[in-house]
Amino acid sequence: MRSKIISMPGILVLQKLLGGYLVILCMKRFQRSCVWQFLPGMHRVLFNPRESITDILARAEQEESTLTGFFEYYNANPNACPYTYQEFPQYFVWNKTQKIWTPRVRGFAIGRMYFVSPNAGERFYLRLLLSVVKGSKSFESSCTFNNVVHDTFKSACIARGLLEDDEEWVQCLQEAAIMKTGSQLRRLFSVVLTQCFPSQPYELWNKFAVHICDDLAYKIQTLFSIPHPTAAEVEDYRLYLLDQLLQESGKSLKDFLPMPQPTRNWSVIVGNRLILEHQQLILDAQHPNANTNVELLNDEQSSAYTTIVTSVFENKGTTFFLNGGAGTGKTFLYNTVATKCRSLGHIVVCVASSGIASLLLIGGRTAHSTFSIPLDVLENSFCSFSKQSLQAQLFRNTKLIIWELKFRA
Ligand SMILES: Nc1ncnc2c1ncn2[C@@H]1O[C@H](COP(=O)(O)OP(=O)(O)OP(=O)(O)O)[C@@H](O)[C@H]1O
Repeated sequence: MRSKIISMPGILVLQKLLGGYLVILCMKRFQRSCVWQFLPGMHRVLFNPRESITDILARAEQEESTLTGFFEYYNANPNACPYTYQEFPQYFVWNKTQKIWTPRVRGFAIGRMYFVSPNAGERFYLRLLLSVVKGSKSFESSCTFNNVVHDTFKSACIARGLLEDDEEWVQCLQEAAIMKTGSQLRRLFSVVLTQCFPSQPYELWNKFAVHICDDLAYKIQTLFSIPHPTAAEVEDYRLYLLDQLLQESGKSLKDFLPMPQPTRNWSVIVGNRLILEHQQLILDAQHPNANTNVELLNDEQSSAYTTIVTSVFENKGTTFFLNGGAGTGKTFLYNTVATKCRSLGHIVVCVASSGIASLLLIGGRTAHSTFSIPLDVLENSFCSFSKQSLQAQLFRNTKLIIWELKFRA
């Protein structure tokens, strides 16, 4: 039911409509008491910039937060009625000056912990524990379940059955493993890690690593000229590749402990990873069946194909604008041109204005990420990459840029 504030005349009309009965719904605004939850030693400390750093640190050591104050209360009163941290403000009030919780003598407040995104890792799991563990005396006791002290807040949540199992991600990856290539699976796995928050990423990895990286031994052989890569080298390289994908979303393997880290510095061997990605596309395009689409082109596509490809091979540096109605085969043509050029060893950068459109292009990326285009483009805006950057190296080696634009009427 939607609630609405009704004016006095409105109430009189309602009263008439309801035949003289007037139902008054009393609404009371409850006070909310918001409490912080910080990881050990990570609470906020206010300081005066003129204070000495040793004083600030000494004070920070001593300072109680609402959470450590809650622990302190149960340490001092072990027989007190056990409440969760979330419930605690209903019965106790935080004295900001003395930094202690005192029993609430009047009023009513609903306890509320500040929101923490699942992306925040351990802080999210600590918050989850604090909403169920009663009368906790320390961080350690929040992590204890059935007399077992867990190393991380997350494993304590798993032991308590607070996290959903990863069955849906297992099924998703199982299905994808049947149909998708190793590199597509790696990308999917990085999306599962960054967007779906699986409770046990390492277990998922162990289950699917073989499928996710079934192409890696071949890749190492062809790209790095290592004729017989060992299992440990393959494992290390697949962790490196996954880490690179996570970094595109501003994350890394360190955010998903206990996932292992790559030990070898593959970046040195790989050199420019952007060029390396294109070398892989070149290898794919050199497959005997890669260029069969040329034969499928209709007359118009074929004429555009010949004009573009000839211009590229003759280094004419021409700009083409290809226009056509929806579904007339423009993307099909772009991919055919790109594959042809790649099959002859050239780098072709394919970009689109949106992420979804970029997925239709082989090796496609968004124009914004490829060219570092700022989101708000002003008269004096420019693409922010330096001459020495990996991007600049890539563009110096690029033969053709295909940019898919979508216009909406
Ligand atoms: N010559 C061709 N032979 C076989 N299939 C083709 C051919 N040209 C296009 N197609 C198919 O037609 C469909 C539409 O083509 P495509 O997506 O390339 O069109 P488009 O012009 O890019 O569309 P939009 O403007 O909506 O993005 C696709 O499934 C594509 O594979």
